[in-house]
Amino acid sequence: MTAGETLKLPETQILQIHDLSCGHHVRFQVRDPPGPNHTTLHPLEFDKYSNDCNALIFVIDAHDDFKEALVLLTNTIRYMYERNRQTRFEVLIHKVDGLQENKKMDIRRELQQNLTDILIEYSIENALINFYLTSIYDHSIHEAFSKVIQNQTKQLRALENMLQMICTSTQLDKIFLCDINNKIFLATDNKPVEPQIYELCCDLIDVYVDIASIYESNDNPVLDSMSFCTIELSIGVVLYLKDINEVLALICLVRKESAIKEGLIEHNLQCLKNAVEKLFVHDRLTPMDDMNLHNIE
Ligand SMILES: Nc1nc2c(ncn2[C@@H]2O[C@H](COP(=O)(O)OP(=O)(O)OP(=O)(O)O)[C@@H](O)[C@H]2O)c(=O)[nH]1
Repeated sequence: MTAGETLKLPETQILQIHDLSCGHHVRFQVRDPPGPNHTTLHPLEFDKYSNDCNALIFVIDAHDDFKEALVLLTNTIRYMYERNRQTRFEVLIHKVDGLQENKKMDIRRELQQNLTDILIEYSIENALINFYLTSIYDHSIHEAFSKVIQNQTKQLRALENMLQMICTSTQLDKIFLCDINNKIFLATDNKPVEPQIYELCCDLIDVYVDIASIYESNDNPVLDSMSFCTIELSIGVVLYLKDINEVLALICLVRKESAIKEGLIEHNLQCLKNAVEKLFVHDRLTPMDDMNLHNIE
């Protein structure tokens, strides 16, 4: 659904439950309770899931008076914490577009402080809780979901190490491992993620998917293991995308002044591609020695 299409959504009257998958790697259930005036303040019947639940994502509207949402959030955290201490609580403070930067920070601080105070009263001090400021009008929602998923990825450290090695050896400015269906990045190198750079990567995915879809048909896929895409921007930056499999792609950003060695990039990305495939095929941490990365130049 595009942001424009959400404008026509009807108001939620009763609790709605949807089971969804997010790419190949994540399954989740959405429970959408009605707005503040109708909301039950009891935790939402999570009994069936409490043992296997890795993360509980709680979305709060930044424009609402969040007193009632806070009660529901606290009750839900207490409920889950008693049953499964490993569950992470990921709180999305949503619809923050249009708010000034200091207002966003104030809302986040106030919510965080209130929640901590209430949880201390219930002797809950070690719950794993993160806060994110999100909006559907920029890429903050993708970035927040990326972090939520990274928090659950067993292979994260290995992936990050590999991406950092490739970044250094190939003189890349930034590299992401992205799910091209939903723009969630599963890992990146050590440098902090600048929102503008991440937006460029999301735009590159859009161009790549749109162009591929023009030529693709079911019996004749246009992309194969050698496919890649480069876009040179007038600001002196080259974007480079290489498929890993039907859902994952590596996206690199190279400044033009650091002479691009296409052969080297191609060779090293191929080594990385093989290593990433191994990580996900086995769905367990494969020792670094096993992963062909000694071939990188
Ligand atoms: N400004 C802004 N509006 C948003 C954002 N996300 C959703 N909306 C809008 O919020 C409205 C309600 O969307 P819902 O997702 O149904 O929101 P809700 O808060 O669950 O509302 P109820 O269905 O009444 O419970 C729609 O018009 C969306 O376009 C956002 O990030 N920013």
